[in-house]
Amino acid sequence: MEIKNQKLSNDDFFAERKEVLQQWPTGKDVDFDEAVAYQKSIPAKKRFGVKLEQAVKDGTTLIQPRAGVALYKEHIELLKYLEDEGEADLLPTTIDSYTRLNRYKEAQVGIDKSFETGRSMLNGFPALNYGVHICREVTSALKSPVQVRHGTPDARLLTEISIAGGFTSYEGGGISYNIPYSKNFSIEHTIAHWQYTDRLIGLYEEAGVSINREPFGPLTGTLVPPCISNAVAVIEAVLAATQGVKDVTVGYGQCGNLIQDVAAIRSLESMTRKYLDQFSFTDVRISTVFHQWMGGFPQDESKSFGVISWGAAAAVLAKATKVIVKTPHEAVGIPTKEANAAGLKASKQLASMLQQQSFCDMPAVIAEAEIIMAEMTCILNKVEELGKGDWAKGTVLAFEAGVLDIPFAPSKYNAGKMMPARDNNGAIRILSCGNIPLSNELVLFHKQKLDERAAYENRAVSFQMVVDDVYAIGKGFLVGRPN
Ligand SMILES: CC[C@H]1O[C@@H](n2cnc3c(N)ncnc32)[C@H](O)[C@@H]1O
Repeated sequence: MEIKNQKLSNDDFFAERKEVLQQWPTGKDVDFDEAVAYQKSIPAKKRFGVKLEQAVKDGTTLIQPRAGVALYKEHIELLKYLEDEGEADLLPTTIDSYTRLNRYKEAQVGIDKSFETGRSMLNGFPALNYGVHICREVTSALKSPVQVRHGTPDARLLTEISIAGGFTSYEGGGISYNIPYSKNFSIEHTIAHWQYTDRLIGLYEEAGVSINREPFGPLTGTLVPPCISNAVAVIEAVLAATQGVKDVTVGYGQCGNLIQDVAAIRSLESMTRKYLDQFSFTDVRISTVFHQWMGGFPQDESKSFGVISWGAAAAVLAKATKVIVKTPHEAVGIPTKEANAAGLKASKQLASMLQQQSFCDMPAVIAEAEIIMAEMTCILNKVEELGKGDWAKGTVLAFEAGVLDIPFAPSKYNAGKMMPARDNNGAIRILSCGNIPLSNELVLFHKQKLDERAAYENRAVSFQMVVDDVYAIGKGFLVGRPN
């Protein structure tokens, strides 16, 4: 299929929309004009982008959990508990895995079984099967803005129902919801599907309804060098803005070295602004999201609060606009509402205690941010060159060439040649570039950082360091030291 980074024409979009709305019976309840009117009836204080914009102005860090259960009345109770007891500033609705794979028949079975047993038999909220009216029951029952969070390569119908259902923010992207989440979906297909999603949101914007969009920052969440996850976030922001999206939250998953994590957020925000402006999207609003530790969690709940609080502190010190909060049940599965609220309150404590502090102007942070921005520039320049100026085409070619290469990704379209490892301070460095087009100077920088670790550990730089770093997390460490 031929893709290009160009706004979909109304003819093409509405022709495709006919097919999309027929993918499941609940699609027939979606009426664009009626949904625009419904969205316009949602007050400003319940709009995701409005709350984010205020936080950017105030320099505060908002807290948001992940949460989703199968039965919609329980889902409402859960979200009410998280905004009241958990003090969440922003609410999620995490979608179940069947829906993410477009397996709506199985989602329906899960709903039926959940009603029969009175227990949630799905690992998230099956918004698509419930449809517009039940989604509106959920979103209208809450005081806070609500966002749909998921991991769906083809989310076209889910977008239609979610926005018509009163959600005012939507996570995902054609790269970030493909490479970490699927094996066989081609990049062309998921970029095209997400151009549909972003065009729909562009049409809402043109009708006077602003919807926030959030590319999924962490990707595989395992030793992903900040330059790579940041480059993907910038690409998805540019592709979204091309379709008319006006409100973007770019994100990053905590890697563990505090200086590097703060630098990652700072470089992400400034480079997103730089490239959006370069493409003349100067009216697109930008906010940032920091995801608390995406790696393995300790089983021990007290230790997990240490990880959660560390992630909250890093987010606040990086002046991220919001932080996605983990729970003390992370190691075991879907959290209880109490555990979810506990993670939120620990994070809220850090956010309020550290609000007046920032690490952004520390020389070490600025130096690390310069490195990350230089690396992002090498990658994005190559995407530009490969696509001859078209970033959609360039992205597909970049993955084929390994110019974009995400470590430990399941997708067969990902080269998997680049290998990361931590340096002696736990920062993510590049042990082997694969085809990531870093300059010689940057390659040397990474080599020197890994040589420092090798000297400290009295061993040669090797792939064994990568293996040790992956296993270190489960043992409660960051750097995988030799036995
Ligand atoms: C991106 C992966 C993250 O999403 C979390 N997650 C997935 N589904 C749910 C869920 N239904 N409720 C709360 N957290 C959830 C999971 O624990 C992991 O931290």
